[in-house]
Amino acid sequence: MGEPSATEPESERESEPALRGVEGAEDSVIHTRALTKRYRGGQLAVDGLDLTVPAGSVFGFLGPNGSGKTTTIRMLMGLIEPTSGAARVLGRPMPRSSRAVLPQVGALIEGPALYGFLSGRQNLVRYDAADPTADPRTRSTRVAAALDRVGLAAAAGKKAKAYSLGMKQRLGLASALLQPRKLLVLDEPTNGLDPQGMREIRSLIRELASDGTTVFLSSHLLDEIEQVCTHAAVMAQGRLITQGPVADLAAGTRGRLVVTTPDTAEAARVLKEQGASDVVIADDRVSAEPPDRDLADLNAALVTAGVRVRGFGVERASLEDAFVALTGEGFDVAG
Ligand SMILES: Nc1ncnc2c1ncn2[C@@H]1O[C@H](COP(=O)(O)OP(=O)(O)OP(=O)(O)O)[C@@H](O)[C@H]1O
Repeated sequence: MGEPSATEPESERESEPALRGVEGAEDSVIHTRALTKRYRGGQLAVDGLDLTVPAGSVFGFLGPNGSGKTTTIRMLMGLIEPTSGAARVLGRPMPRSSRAVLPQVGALIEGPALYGFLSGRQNLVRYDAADPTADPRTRSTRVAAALDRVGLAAAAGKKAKAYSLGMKQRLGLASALLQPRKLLVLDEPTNGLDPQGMREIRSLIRELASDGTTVFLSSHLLDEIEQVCTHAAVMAQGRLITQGPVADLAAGTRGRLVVTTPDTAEAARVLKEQGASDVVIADDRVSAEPPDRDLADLNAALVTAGVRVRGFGVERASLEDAFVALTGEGFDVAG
């Protein structure tokens, strides 16, 4: 006795003043308030994080290597204690409610631990057998369903050491799907995969999300977040830069101005004169960061200077443009 019970005692809510009355705290799957982690060596890895992950979203947790993503995920999963602040997962405080929360969460953190000498199927059976909440009577059915779900049914009898990296990653995902989950937490799920493997995992994530499961995935790849996620949060140096629906994040930023013309050198000169920056010529296109003024004036200036304008427009801003605009830094994709 004395163990935390599966039903949340009312006192848990009352003792969490940091999250009471906070907008979004009730219907969000993950909610943190001033979540902070300082490692023993003094490194401030996560600094006052306020994160809200809406139910049903595919939420991208984006940031360059070392920005604090894994540290945050480890706090959310109750693997490490925050230095200060609070976190709720599925409405319950972590790490205190780990025993009630974690069975409802499928997690793939820092790559799957696989036994190479066992087949894919045997690996899942072994993994499931180590889970005290898993029903052994339904084990083989659940293992078969999970293998099928990730497209490994045909390769289920093969030894895991013969799997490609993409297949290993899919097997890891299958292990997170052995039981019905309300939330999937995936730390860099496509890390180390070739483009084909990445495509497979991404389409699998979309599929998993389509039945309403909330998916929280970290990535240092901007285009991955844009392709897969409905919502995102952007981290840099342990701090939250922005969060919200992916479409809104990019929409708040102006995209690059692109002029198509045979007179590229003259067009570049005029654009600079008009206050545009970062002017780049490539073939018959001149692109630039537009100045903060009416673009019709720029077009008029080009025409007045005799530049033959074939095309004039602003490209849709990407999440990368938003990141650069928000931080004033490039996004170090290579990490
Ligand atoms: N156990 C630890 N002890 C001390 N410092 C740590 C520890 N783990 C991470 N750090 C430091 O905390 C910072 C954040 O690391 P974290 O792994 O959370 O970032 P990340 O965004 O997940 O990056 P990556 O994608 O490289 O894992 C880094 O500066 C890292 O060096």
